[in-house]
Formats: sequence, structure tokens, C-alpha cells
Amino acid sequence: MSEKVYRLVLLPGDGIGPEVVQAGRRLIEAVAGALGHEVIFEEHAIGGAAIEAFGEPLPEGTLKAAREADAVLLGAVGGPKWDRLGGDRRPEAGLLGIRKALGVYANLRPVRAYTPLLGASPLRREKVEGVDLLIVRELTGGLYFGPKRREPIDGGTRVVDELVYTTAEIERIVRLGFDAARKAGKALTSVDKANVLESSRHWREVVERVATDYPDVAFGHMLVDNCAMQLVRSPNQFGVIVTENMFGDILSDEAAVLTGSIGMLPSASLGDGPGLYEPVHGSAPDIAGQGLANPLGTMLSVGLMYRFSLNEPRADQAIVRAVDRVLEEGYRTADLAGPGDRISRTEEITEAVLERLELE
Ligand SMILES: NC(=O)C1=CN([C@@H]2O[C@H](COP(=O)(O)OP(=O)(O)OC[C@H]3O[C@@H](n4cnc5c(N)ncnc54)[C@H](O)[C@@H]3O)[C@@H](O)[C@H]2O)C=CC1
Ligand SMILES: CC(C)CC(=O)C(=O)O
Ligand SMILES: [Mg+2]
Repeated sequence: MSEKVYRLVLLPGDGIGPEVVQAGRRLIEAVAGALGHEVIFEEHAIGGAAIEAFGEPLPEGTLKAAREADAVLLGAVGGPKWDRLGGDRRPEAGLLGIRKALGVYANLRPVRAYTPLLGASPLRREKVEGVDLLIVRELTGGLYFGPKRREPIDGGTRVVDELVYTTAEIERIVRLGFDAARKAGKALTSVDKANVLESSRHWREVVERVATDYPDVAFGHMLVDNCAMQLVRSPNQFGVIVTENMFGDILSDEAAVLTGSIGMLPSASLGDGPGLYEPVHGSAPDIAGQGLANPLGTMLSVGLMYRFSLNEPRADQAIVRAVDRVLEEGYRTADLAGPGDRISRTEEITEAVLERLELE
């Protein structure tokens, strides 16, 4: 038995965030019990929940705990209640703030078409069969973090969002993309808008230069509008995609459709400090508090946490296997259900995964 002790910070956030993080917590407890390590949980407020409790979306206590943790599991932030707040006071500012503060510049979003769910995608089964791609999204730069301003002009308003990148910021994410492609034995597609954006033209230059260090990795460039189309036209052409922050945000929601639901997608955000793990989806206010949330994206994020932060890849493998079995046996949350399917609530499918977890 190992005697490791992990300090994990849970940030449930808003909407369905607390529901899916509860599923993640139960999974961590089950894995810890099976592998014989101890976990010390600390739960903190972020997003709208933090605005209500502390008047700000990212309280100092939350950030301090996250910085000192071995890893952080986050649900989602945001909701209609806070939509009228100014940009830096919104729940989403808390999420952007913690990503920046933890320096998690690399957001890995694996997209896998689970065989039992091939019928759950609106795309034809033969199109999505075999899909197993990875979106590597730059997470701490680009349009979401550039200077923003509003100024009066001609009786109206002039608004500016700047898309800023440095060579170093591009190079580290591109290298990570090449490394991931090499490891997976797959091709790398760098996605940009180099026909219009100066930042994309530099992105391309950096990719070309870095590629010389990876002669064994096949790579190509693709414009983001074409990529959006290719992802649904023939998704199996993609191995690893590396791209700018906003492009990656949009393309990953689109790619979720290949799996059957946005509720299936996990993510790992990595930098030099603690990793941040979150499902790809948002706070889903339309279904919050009703036991309808699909917790599998969060549970798969726990798998990524074990793989990348806690050095236990076998836990990730066991979680993926358990999710596979649950789906094979026909468990479906409402977002995955087709006509005639029995619908499982969040707790039921969580329990089903826990029961099928096999870790020696
Ligand atoms: N990482 C985060 O915290 C994110 C937060 N948001 C915030 O979430 C709020 C809602 O944003 P939306 O654009 O509606 O995106 P969303 O991802 O929350 O929901 C989009 C649709 O997918 C469904 N959905 C999402 N996750 C699901 C799950 N686990 N199980 C079943 N169905 C699920 C929702 O019910 C909704 O119909 C906004 O305030 C937004 O800013 C949005 C994206 C990411
Ligand atoms: C809510 C945004 C800040 C982020 C987002 O949509 C995402 O990271 O997927
Ligand atoms: Mg998003």
C-alpha cells in the first residue's frame, strides 16, 4: 500500500458545477480507496458562488488553496444572474483568472467517440466511428486575455478586444502539440486564420520552425473556418489539433457533437504548477439542480487528473473502462438518450461507474 497523501481543491462553481463535482469527488474517493492513498479535499468558491459569498469571482483564499494543491477539479461558472455584471466582475473572470494565475497554458481536450454512443451523435455512425482526437488549446493568451476597452465615438461606442501572442507563448503550446502527436503516433494539424490575422501568420511561422525538430511527425496547417467544417465532414482525418485560445474553445464544443454530448468531454489544463481539471461544458443553467447533468465529462477529467498530476495513469485507464462499460450496458443521461432509452439521473450513472471501477 502506498502512503501518499494528495491535497485536492474542489471548485464546484455554479449551475450544474456542484452536481458534477460531487460525482468527481466520489470517484476520487473510490480510486483513493482502491489504490491506497489518502486525499485531503478542500472546497472553495469560484464564479457566481464566490460573487455571492465574497463579492468577487476569484477570492484570494480560493487562489491560495489552488496554488498549494496537487491538483484542482473545477465544475463550471456563470449563469443568467450575473450576466449583466461588467467583464472583470463576471463569474467567467474568475475562471480566466485562475487559469492565468496557475499558468495553465495548455488545455488538452480529448474527443473520443465511444462505440455505444455512435447512435447518439446527430452525425452518421460511419462518420464518427473511430474518432479519437485531441484538441490542444492555448489557454492563457490570445483574444480572451488581450487588452479590452470601450470608448464613446460619434454618439455610439467603439469596442476593442486585442488578440495578443508572443513567440514564446506560441512556441510552448506548439511544442506541446508536436509532443502529443509524436506520443500518439498521429498527425498534427495547426489551426489558424493566417489569411486574415497577423497573430496567425506568426503562429504559422513558429509552427514551421518547431516542425523541423519533429521530422517524424506529419503536420499541416488548416484555416479555422475550414477546420470547423472538416470536423463534422470527416473527423477521422484529425489526430492532434493545436490552436489559439478562442478557436480551441469553439472547435471543442463543436467536436463534442461527435461523442453525442458536450457532457462527455473532459479536459486537463497544464502548466508548471498544479493542473486544473474541468469538464468542457459550462454551467448549463437550463438543467441545473434537476439531477439531469451528465457527470461523465467530469469523471473522465478526474482520470486525466490521475494521469497528469497524480502519476497514476492506471486510474485513468480504469475510469475510461468503467465509463465504457456503463455506456455499453445502456446507461444514458438525458443528453445522450434516444427514443426508448431509459434515462438515468446524475447520481445513478455516477454510482454505475463507481460499481464498475476495477483497480487492483
Ligand atoms: N468552463 C466553464 O465554466 C464554462 C462556463 N460557461 C458558462 O455557462 C453558462 C451557460 O453557457 P451555455 O452557452 O449554455 O453552455 P453550456 O455548456 O453550459 O450548455 C450548453 C447546452 O449543453 C447542455 N449541457 C452542458 N453540459 C451538460 C451536461 N454535463 N449534461 C447534460 N447537458 C449539458 C446544456 O443543458 C445546454 O443545453 C454561461 O454563463 C457561460 O458563460 C460556458 C462554457 C464553459
Ligand atoms: C467560460 C469561458 C471563460 C471559457 C469556456 O467556454 C471554456 O473554457 O470552454
Ligand atoms: Mg467553452
